[in-house]
Amino acid sequence: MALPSNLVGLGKKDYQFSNWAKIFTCKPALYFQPSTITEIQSIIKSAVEEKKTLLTVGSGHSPSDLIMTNEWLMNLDNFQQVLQFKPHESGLYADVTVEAGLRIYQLNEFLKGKGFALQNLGSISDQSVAGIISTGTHGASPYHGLVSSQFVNLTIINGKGEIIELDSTTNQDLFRAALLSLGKIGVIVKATVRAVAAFNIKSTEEVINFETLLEQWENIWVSSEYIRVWWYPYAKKCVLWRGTKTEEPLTAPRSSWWGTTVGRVFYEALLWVAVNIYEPFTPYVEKFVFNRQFGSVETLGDGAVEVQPSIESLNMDCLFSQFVNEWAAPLNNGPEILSSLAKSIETAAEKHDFYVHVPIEVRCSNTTTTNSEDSTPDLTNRTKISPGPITGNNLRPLLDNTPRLKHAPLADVTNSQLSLYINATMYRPFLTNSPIGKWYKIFEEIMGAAGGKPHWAKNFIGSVEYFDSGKNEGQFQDGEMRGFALKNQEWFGDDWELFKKLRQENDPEGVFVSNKDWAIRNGIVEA
Ligand SMILES: Cc1cc2nc3c(=O)[nH]c(=O)nc-3n(C[C@H](O)[C@H](O)[C@H](O)COP(=O)(O)OP(=O)(O)OC[C@H]3O[C@@H](n4cnc5c(N)ncnc54)[C@H](O)[C@@H]3O)c2cc1C
Ligand SMILES: O=C1O[C@H](CO)C(O)=C1O
Repeated sequence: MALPSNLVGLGKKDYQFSNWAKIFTCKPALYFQPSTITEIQSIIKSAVEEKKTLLTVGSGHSPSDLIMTNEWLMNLDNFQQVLQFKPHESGLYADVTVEAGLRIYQLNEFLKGKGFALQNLGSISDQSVAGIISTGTHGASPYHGLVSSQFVNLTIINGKGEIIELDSTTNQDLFRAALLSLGKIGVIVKATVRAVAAFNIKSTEEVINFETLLEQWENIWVSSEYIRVWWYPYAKKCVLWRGTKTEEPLTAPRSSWWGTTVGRVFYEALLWVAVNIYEPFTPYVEKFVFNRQFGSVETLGDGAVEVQPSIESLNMDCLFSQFVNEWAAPLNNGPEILSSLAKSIETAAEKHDFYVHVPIEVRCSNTTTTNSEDSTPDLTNRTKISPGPITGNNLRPLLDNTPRLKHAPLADVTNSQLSLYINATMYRPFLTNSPIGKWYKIFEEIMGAAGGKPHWAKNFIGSVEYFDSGKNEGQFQDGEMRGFALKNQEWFGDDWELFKKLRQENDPEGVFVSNKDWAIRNGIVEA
């Protein structure tokens, strides 16, 4: 293979890439870390000429084989500059243009220095800017939507090497595609994010019974700007975390048993024993850990309070290497979903069929949009601690996996506007795999029946019913993805067709159809 002279020395051979959880590893034929836009264009052009596919990765935090390839792999860690900082005269928000390889924690640091912050985050800040956009990363809030709703514009390079500017009015459809593209539309090189004045969050952490969660379902989810629940099914308990912007002074962070070295190693060792030696030990590990971390008394209305900067508050300790299978469904279906999951988990434990790890994360987001092209914020009566977003765009990404619900103004938001996310985490203690297949099959059946769809980045499984790979059930390894090709067509309807059309137009040679197996089994391209 002859590379053009300007690429010689740029593509590394013998590079081994693993995702963060170390579930998947690949050896790309060539690995690139370009430093200029021209280099990116040359790499794309050469890949087309050499009939290779090109996969762009960010920080590799997606837990699935979505980001694996044996062909060409590119990473934008040399694209981490802040290019422009434009504070609005009100001091309430600022538009910040950055190179897309910047990590979220680096962006957080930059914004902190200017007195600003991102409006909402997922559980971590390790992702790249492009990565957090491209898979539909979300946080936990009845007012905020996907993290990509904070973005005002994007610049991509498509499969023809063309640089294309995208925003709510310029190339609107392509913008909606690129706001969740799985890297299959083009390479995001630049993005403008709308940040708000830095804020602290006052949060309470309440221990509640599982039954209380179901009883309070109507009121809980709209009771705070930021809200998440960690469910411990064997203990039949939950932790209800609620946060609100505040001007109160900072307090010391809450203590964490598993945040100590001893607690952490002990917890991982207990899990290792449960996974590798005696699975029925799992519920005892859960109950022990819950008591050490949170205590055993219900504290509804009297939870432990903490005031922390937004980032420390919104991010959390995700503990160990893990599989995650996360689906979004209408929040109104939550009690039915959780009751079915609880029953299945209990029955499985009685029969020693499978065991689950904890917490099962229960979150919500408000992904309803006005669809307005105008992204000029309405700042009437707004202060630095007003709840709700100052959105960067009001468009729905074509591949947004959350249910299509009707938008309502902030003051009228009820559960009917909200998407429920349920995240079934299964740890890999000391990097050993846990059995996931039986649990994830039941989880997906329940989530699917309740109008759910999987988060694109995660370890969903799918079914041979939706993609015939030629293998029969017995030939799949535990937890191996079968895919959702046919189902995706049904789930996403016209948006699916539009995404595929735009993909084809912008990548006529299929240079971004990297990890073709993943793309085919999920219907992004035909077999
Ligand atoms: C511990 C942990 C906690 C997490 N918490 C959350 C959470 O709270 N909420 C949530 O929704 N998700 C969460 N995730 C998932 C994570 O946010 C997503 O997987 C995210 O996409 C990872 O970003 P990344 O930079 O690592 O991208 P990667 O995983 O490297 O890539 C993800 C996708 O982005 C594409 N991509 C990367 N760079 C570019 C580019 N420059 N141009 C075009 N496409 C590109 C890739 O091709 C790929 O399709 C979590 C993951 C982990 C491991
Ligand atoms: O993928 C995810 O991992 C963490 C849970 O550990 C989280 O919140 C996700 O989302």
